[in-house]
Amino acid sequence: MFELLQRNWHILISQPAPPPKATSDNDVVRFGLLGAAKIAPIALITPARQHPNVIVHAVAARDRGKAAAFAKKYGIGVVHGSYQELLDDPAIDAVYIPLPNGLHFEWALRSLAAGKHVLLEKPSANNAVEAELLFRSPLLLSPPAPILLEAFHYRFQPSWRLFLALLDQPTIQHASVTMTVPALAIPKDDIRFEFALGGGALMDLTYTMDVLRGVYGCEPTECTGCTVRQFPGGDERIDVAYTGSWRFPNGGTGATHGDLQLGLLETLKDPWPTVTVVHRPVAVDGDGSEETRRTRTVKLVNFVWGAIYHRIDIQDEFTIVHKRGDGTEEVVKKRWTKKETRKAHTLREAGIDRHSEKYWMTYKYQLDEFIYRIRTQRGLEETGIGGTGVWVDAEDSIAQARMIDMAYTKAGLPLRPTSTYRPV
Ligand SMILES: NC(=O)C1=CN([C@@H]2O[C@H](COP(=O)(O)OP(=O)(O)OC[C@H]3O[C@@H](n4cnc5c(N)ncnc54)[C@H](OP(=O)(O)O)[C@@H]3O)[C@@H](O)[C@H]2O)C=CC1
Ligand SMILES: O=C1OC[C@@H](O)[C@H](O)[C@H]1O
Repeated sequence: MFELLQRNWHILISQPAPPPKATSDNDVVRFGLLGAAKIAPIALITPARQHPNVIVHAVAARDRGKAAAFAKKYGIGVVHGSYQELLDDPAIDAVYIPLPNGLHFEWALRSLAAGKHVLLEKPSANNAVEAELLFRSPLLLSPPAPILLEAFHYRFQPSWRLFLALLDQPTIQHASVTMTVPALAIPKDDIRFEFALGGGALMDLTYTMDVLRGVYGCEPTECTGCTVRQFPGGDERIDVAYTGSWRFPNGGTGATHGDLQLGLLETLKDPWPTVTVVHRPVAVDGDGSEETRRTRTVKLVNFVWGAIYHRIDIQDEFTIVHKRGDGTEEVVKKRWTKKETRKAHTLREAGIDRHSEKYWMTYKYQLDEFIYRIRTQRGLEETGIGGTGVWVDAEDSIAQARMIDMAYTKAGLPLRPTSTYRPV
């Protein structure tokens, strides 16, 4: 309990003193922020403070006054009155794009064309056509091409990595994932409910599908069902909640559920994004006549913000079966269940031999890997920050966009519109 309070104190109230910043220009990555978005402080500004080689140099908003107020609040030195003005700033090495989903494609391409590395909010694009055009852009081909990363921050944290290590992918039988947000957290005029801006619950709570892809370690073969809920009398194309079912190449199945407008009491009953994975029985011991079988269920409570709180429940059901004659007839001789709960608040607790702090958020791990790639490209020496091997590569992001498209198609809703923007 003390540890939980201490972690959350550091996360929410008082961060320990940040490390001193590097002084040589080549040792620093200067970020520009496209849009004074709500998510930017937690996703970029705090992790940048925690990194010795990152400076948030500038912010741009559609309205210069808004950008100036944001810059003042967060101690950002330079203000730009438009996104393009920021991209034209030669002092900037990398941009963070937390714009509405429908603008990700255009501004990521514009940023790459300006030679900036891009940390791009999820979902990377409005649909798979956009994702293919973006991630296979010629702008990413000629070395030293800019680095482009879809910000699936949860994948970088220790709890997710330990959870994956506890799975046996080929023998997974079923995985179910839920993520819900209370209605009062998102106003009805939010970008999440604007079709033209790439709104919809399948887009915003794209995590549930990404989690299934991560759990199975491959792409679904089919979306076997998808139902959605809309605002009564609202835009029919906007899903505020969804329930999907999936099939994977090993014959296993998946279930995804997301809701952006859940009642508060309902949310409180089950507040955390959760994934539960059930395996087929596998033989773990035995000889010709007797076999010990294990059926494993692994549940990760809070797969998104593990630093705040998470729990991994592992339940192994064992049976010893006696095989008779030709092996067709089996007698269960013994059954027992072993339960264990695990947590990983540091990389070492996840079996990764690197320093980390218990209060580090997903966004910090993500930024560390992003900067690690930039530093590698610059030929700089390792600092021990990042480089743990987790990444979201181009084909991964394209496959994720395809999965969202599959769900919309199954639900009978149109795909989010494809931008007409093309780089000159
Ligand atoms: N990784 C994570 O944990 C999270 C990721 N996200 C993602 O980040 C992105 C932004 O989400 P969030 O911060 O909640 O959203 P906000 O509405 O706070 O921010 C969106 C920004 O987009 C800019 N913008 C540009 N054009 C428009 C337009 N036509 N209408 C509205 N805004 C516009 C605004 O910038 P300006 O300042 O120029 O006015 C605004 O600051 C989304 O892609 C979302 O999926 C969101 C929350 C959590
Ligand atoms: O992490 C998140 O939680 C709530 C969502 O609305 C948001 O966009 C998402 O990224």
